[in-house]
Amino acid sequence: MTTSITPIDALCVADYQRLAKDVLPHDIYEYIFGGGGDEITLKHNRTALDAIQLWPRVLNDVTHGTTMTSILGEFWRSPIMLAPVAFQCMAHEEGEIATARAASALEIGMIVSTLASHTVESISEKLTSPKWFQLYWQLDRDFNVELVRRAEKSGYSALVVTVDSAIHGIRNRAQRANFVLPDGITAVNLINRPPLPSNAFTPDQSIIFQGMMSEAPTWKDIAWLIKQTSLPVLIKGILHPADAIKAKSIGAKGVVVSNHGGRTLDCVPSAIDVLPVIRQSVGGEFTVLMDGGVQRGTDVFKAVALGANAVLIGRPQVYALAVAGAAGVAHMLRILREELEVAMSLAGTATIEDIKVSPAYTNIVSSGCVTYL
Ligand SMILES: Cc1cc2nc3c(=O)[nH]c(=O)nc-3n(C[C@H](O)[C@H](O)[C@H](O)COP(=O)(O)O)c2cc1C
Ligand SMILES: CC(C)CC(=O)C(=O)O
Repeated sequence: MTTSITPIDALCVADYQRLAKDVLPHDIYEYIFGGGGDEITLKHNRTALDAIQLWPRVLNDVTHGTTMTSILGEFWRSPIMLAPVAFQCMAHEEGEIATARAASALEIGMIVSTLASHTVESISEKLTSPKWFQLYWQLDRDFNVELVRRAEKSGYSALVVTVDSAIHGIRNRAQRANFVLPDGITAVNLINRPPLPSNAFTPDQSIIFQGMMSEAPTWKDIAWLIKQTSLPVLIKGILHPADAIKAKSIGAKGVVVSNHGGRTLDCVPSAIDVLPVIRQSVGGEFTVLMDGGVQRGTDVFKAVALGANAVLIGRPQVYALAVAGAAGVAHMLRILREELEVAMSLAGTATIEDIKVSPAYTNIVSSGCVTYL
C-alpha cells in the first residue's frame, strides 16, 4: 500500500488524507474517516476550530523560542502526542511498529491502543519517546490488571483509560462500505482474554442495555483500577466539567477532553468548545489533553491557548502511515511541529507557557471565537 511520496505531494496534514483516500481500500478508508450518526460532531470538530481567531502580538523577541513542554513530569519536544488508534496494520503492513519508529525519530509521544495489531511489548521496544498505554476496560477485572502489568513491565509511563465508547456509535458510513476487519488483523493483546459469558436475552430485554452495556465500566471500576497501579491514570473521553471534577476526585492525574473524533455519540460538542470550561473546572495544575480535528499547528496553538497542556492526533497518523509508512508519520509530525513554530513566532509567543488568553480580555473571549494573546 505504501507509495513513494515527495514533500510536494504532502505539504500539510490534510494532504495526507487526500493521498490516503487513493491508497487505502474504500471500506478501510471509510471506517477510519467516518464518524457517528450523521457526523454532525465530526464536522463540528473542524468548524469549531476554524471559528477561533488568533490575535497576534508583534515585535516580540522569539529568538529563544521553543515548543518544549513538560507533561506529568516527562519532557515533551512539543505539546503533541499520537492518539491511541486501533488496528494500524489495516493501514500499513508494519502498523504500530512503523508509527512507533516515527514517533521516536520526532521525539513525539505515542499512546498505544489496547486494540493495537502488535503487542504492547514489541511496540514499546521501538518507542523511545513518551509511551503511554490506552486501556479499553475488559469485563474480567483481573485481565485489566494483567494488561496494566504488561504495560508497566515494558516501560509505559502512563495509563489512559477510554470511557466514551463502551459500545460503538452508529457507524453508518462504515456499514455502507461493508467494512469488516481484514483477515489476519487481530487484537493481539487480547488473545488470552478469558471468554465472555454468553448472554441469552428474553424478548423484553435490550441487546444494548442488558447486553453490551452490561460489560461497560462505571466510576467504581475506574476508581478501583487507579488503585491497582502506580502509573498516573488519565481518563479519555471527558466532555462535561462535572465528569472532569469527578475524574480528579477519584485520583486520576489527568483527562483527555475528547469526543473520540466524532465516532461515538453524535451531536455532542466539539472538544475545543468545552475545553476552556473543563480547564476552569479542574484548575490550572491538573493535566488536560484534548483531541478531535487537530490538523494544523494553529489548531495546536488554539487548544493550548484555551487550556490544553497538549493535543492528541488521531486520523492524520493513520493517513500518513497508509501513504508512506514510518516516513509518512514522521513527515506529518514534522509538518505539525513546524507549523506550530510558525504560529508561535508570528503570534509573538516564544514558549508554550506564553500561549494563553490574556486575563484582560477574557470577558470578550467568552464569546468563544476569539483568542487574545
Ligand atoms: C481508526 C480509529 C481508531 C481508533 N481507535 C481508538 C482506540 O483504540 N482507543 C481510543 O481510545 N481511541 C481510539 N480512537 C479515537 C482517537 O484516539 C482520537 O480520540 C480521535 O481520533 C481524535 O480525533 P481526530 O481523528 O480528529 O484527531 C480511534 C480513532 C480512529 C479514527
Ligand atoms: C475497534 C474500535 C473500538 C476502535 C475505536 O476506538 C474506533 O474505531 O473508534
